[in-house]
Amino acid sequence: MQVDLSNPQFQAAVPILRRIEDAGFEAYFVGGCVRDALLGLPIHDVDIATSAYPAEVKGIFRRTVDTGIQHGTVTVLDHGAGYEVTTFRTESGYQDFRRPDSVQFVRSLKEDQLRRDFTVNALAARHDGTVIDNFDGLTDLHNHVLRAVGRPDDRFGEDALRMMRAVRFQSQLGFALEPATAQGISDNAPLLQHIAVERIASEFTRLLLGIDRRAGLQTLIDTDLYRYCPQLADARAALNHLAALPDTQLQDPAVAWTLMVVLVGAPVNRFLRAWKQSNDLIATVSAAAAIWPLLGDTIPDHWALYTAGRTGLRIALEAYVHVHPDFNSTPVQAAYDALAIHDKGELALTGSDLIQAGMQPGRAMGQALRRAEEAVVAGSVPNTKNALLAYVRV
Ligand SMILES: Nc1ccn([C@@H]2O[C@H](COP(=O)(O)OP(=O)(O)OP(=O)(O)O)[C@@H](O)[C@H]2O)c(=O)n1
Repeated sequence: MQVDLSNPQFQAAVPILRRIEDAGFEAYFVGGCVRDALLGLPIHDVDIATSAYPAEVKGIFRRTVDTGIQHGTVTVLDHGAGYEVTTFRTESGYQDFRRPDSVQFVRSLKEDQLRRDFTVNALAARHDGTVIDNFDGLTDLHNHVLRAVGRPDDRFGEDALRMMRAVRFQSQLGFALEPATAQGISDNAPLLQHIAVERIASEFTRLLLGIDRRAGLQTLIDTDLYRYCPQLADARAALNHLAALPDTQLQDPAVAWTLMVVLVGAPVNRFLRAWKQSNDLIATVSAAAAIWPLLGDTIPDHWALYTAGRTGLRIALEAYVHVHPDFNSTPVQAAYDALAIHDKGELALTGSDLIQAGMQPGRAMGQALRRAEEAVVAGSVPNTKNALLAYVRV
């Protein structure tokens, strides 16, 4: 079997493989790039694995950087690009359920493929595109099946994050989970407690944005893996609800997290802080979740639309139609667009205007500005300095 390496990213990296081979070692493209190329999907980055030890890789190339040398990875710099070249290694015998701090390097490709998580991720390709498939990954790729390499208990015991990767790949690739692999997740789910929240969150977000979110969520529920995700231990009903929504693909993490927060019914801040999400995402989801309960009845009042802001409202509306497919968002959007101002900075009256008019800085001034803002948003006073000065009676 051949993989098509005509993609420019592969083409640029082929000389790296050849240089390593010319020095008497083996070198292959491995991991997601081979899987995705065989599936006809876009390639994000190419990973290279080799029988050469890190010091040997450094001896072959003029310019290298030690990016993760304790894990066997050396970055080779070539024509302005960097290529991660990782020595074949094994990972067995580690007891902390996370990726090991030190690894054992080996010379055999097959041993390196054996320590990889899923058969479709354990394919290797030579510089001419010949695929080396020691664990029937090609059959699984063809049948769209995600199967652990070897014993699932071993793979999940070495790195418990792989259970989240399984549900993420299920959703991202639209693959079915092979039954023994699913059983392995059920049996090992509590090990997820050893994994850093950020890494769980990254896989979970990718699950939510995948083409088959429902399948990924269903496995998360059926295997009890959700119990070990932050804030989700008691959220089975909410996850069932999410899994039952129409399966249109979500494009935006903020939309996905808004759905999570409103369905789980948790305070946005506590929920998203526990998931270690960024302040930007928390602000957007807070705005979207705040306006969510008002979207159902009549058009929300001016102030509610204004405080949701353009982004908050867009995210809320995008999320809302996933739960209420018949909802017509046009009137709400039109009401927002008709507001006299949309952002804090657009108010024609400022603190300095008030000082010039003789007001002292302080609480009363803050209240005056707030009253002016509310009046403009409500449409009762024009957004001009004079009208607003008169309104606040300075
Ligand atoms: N916990 C992990 C992470 C990675 N891998 C192996 O390392 C490869 C590269 O990992 P990564 O870049 O994280 O993921 P990809 O499979 O390349 O997928 P994607 O780029 O879509 O994340 C994987 O294919 C797999 O062979 C693994 O066995 N266990």
